Amino acid sequence: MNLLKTLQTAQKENKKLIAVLVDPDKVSLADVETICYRINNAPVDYMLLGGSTVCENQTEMIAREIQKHITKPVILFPGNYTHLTNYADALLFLNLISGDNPEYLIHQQVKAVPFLSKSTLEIIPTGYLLIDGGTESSTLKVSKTKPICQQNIEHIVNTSIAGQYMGQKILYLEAGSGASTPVAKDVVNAVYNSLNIPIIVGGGIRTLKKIKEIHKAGATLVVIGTAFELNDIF
Ligand SMILES: CC(C)=CCC/C(C)=C/CC/C(C)=C/CC/C(C)=C/COP(=O)(O)OP(=O)(O)O
Ligand SMILES: O=P(O)(O)OC[C@@H](O)CO
Ligand SMILES: [Mg+2]
Repeated sequence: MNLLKTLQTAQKENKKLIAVLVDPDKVSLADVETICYRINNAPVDYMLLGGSTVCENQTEMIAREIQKHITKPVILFPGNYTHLTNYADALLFLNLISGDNPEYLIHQQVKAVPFLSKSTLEIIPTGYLLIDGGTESSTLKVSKTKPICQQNIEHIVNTSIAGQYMGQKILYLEAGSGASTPVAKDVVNAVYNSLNIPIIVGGGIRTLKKIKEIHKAGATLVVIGTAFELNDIF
């Protein structure tokens, strides 16, 4: 699979995609088969695997079990470099460009190199922006950075364009897992109109109606975590 190519083609052809986020921290080995069964049979294109705080080796253990059951590509979405595993297809190589914490701008990326230089994972340079979703998410706590206010569209757009200039191949607009307010459609649309790389949007999206709205605003891939965990969707 070449995930980046698939996302770029989808963006050009206005094809819309959905991913379910599985947090290795919240599942046990015994849950994996059921989770995979649900994803395999849902109108979902990918599994995203990751969490802000996951114990060392937990991602590898869960990812290995997932490979026995999943029929769709698995994309790593790591909170830090210790979450890396080869039991996946691709990696969102995140750069937290909305914040100013060097740990998440360059240090984690450098620490990931010894593993990645021996790995066959497809590595996708991903500009990651935290947008205020009305709740203090785990990602905010862990990264110790400030989210960008939803009203500050100009700053969100400029940060996104800067990300594209820096060479990011995709852009992830994140309101935070469990956000009370997802990224607004106007924000997504403003970013979409200023960039030509695929956009991922996640955080607080709980319904098919909302997925459609965010897709229409310009997102290529929408990520659903909490609503799937609660069995509210798919
Ligand atoms: C480049 C490598 C190897 C790692 C990237 C390290 C960076 C820059 C991470 C960005 C900041 C961060 C901590 C992102 C985590 C994103 C994520 C996996 C969120 C998933 O949701 P949770 O925050 O776990 O939600 P819950 O609180 O619901 O569990
Ligand atoms: O759990 P939710 O709110 O769906 O968020 C998903 C994802 O964008 C978090 O990184
Ligand atoms: Mg988590």
